[in-house]
Amino acid sequence: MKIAIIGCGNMGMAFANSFIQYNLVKKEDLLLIEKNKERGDILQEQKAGVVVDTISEKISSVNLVILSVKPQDYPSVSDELKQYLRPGQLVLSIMAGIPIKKIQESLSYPLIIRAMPNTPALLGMGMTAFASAPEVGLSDIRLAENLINSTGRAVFLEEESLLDAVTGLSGSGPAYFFYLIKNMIDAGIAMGFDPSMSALLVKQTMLGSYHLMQTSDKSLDELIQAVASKGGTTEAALKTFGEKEVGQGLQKGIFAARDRAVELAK
Ligand SMILES: NC(=O)C1=CN([C@@H]2O[C@H](COP(=O)(O)OP(=O)(O)OC[C@H]3O[C@@H](n4cnc5c(N)ncnc54)[C@H](O)[C@@H]3O)[C@@H](O)[C@H]2O)C=CC1
Ligand SMILES: O=C(O)[C@@H]1CCC=N1
Repeated sequence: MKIAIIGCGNMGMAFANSFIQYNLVKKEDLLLIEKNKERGDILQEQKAGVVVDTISEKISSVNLVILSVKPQDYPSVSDELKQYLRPGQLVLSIMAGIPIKKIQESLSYPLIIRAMPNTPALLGMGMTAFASAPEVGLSDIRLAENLINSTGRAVFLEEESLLDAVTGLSGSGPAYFFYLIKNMIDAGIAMGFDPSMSALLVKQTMLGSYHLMQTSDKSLDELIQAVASKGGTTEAALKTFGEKEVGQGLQKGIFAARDRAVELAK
């Protein structure tokens, strides 16, 4: 198995490192194409794979090409890449927004899989949904699924259009989680704790609550009710969240992320 990764930033390298960790590819068979010199030098020092700074005929000998540049950088990548693709190679895009059809047209190439991962893939705890072009065979879909599974969980979507909603929900989701935690820590600081004490109180609360949610047979509403005593403190917080429309605001944010993914396709 030979793999090329075009764009070796956060996500490209999260994928690369997981493949190496699970022996799905050897470092000498992992072509890392990174245009930024500083980033390329770091990867070179880490001996992360075969590091190069341009797309070249080396691409023609790999089984799988992963597209992990920003969507805005993709037009220049497709212009260079299309001349080197050979029949039978599989192209896996993790770029937000850009639809399979558009990738097929820009590369004049049919075998495209589109996936939306998230940053916990860095730890092998990612959540990725993926969809494939109708031309891609079952064995290539399985191949992609096995590779993605090394970065966390994978789900196959029959309907590609749902990938934009996935982007708004789980793709961007880690940022929402960190945003919530940051605001809770800031509230703790505002109430007089030093930052490290506030961070400890909040992070352990989130960790414990996550595990409680995963092991309990109660619904989320029941779990909330179990904390919110009648006339008590939690109720005061929940009332304020309701008045400030925090829940609706969160949902609107998620829809905005989904809508931005749709826009990136244009
Ligand atoms: N960061 C995230 O949480 C997620 C990102 N994505 C998608 O993954 C893609 C990459 O995102 P990140 O890794 O966060 O970005 P990043 O900025 O960390 O990495 C992109 C890399 O591509 C390189 N690059 C740009 N043009 C290039 C070219 N022509 N040839 C070779 N390398 C080139 C850049 O120098 C950079 O190192 C994006 O399309 C994004 O939509 C998907 C899911 C989650
Ligand atoms: O913010 C972005 O555009 C990318 C896609 C999902 C997470 N990060």
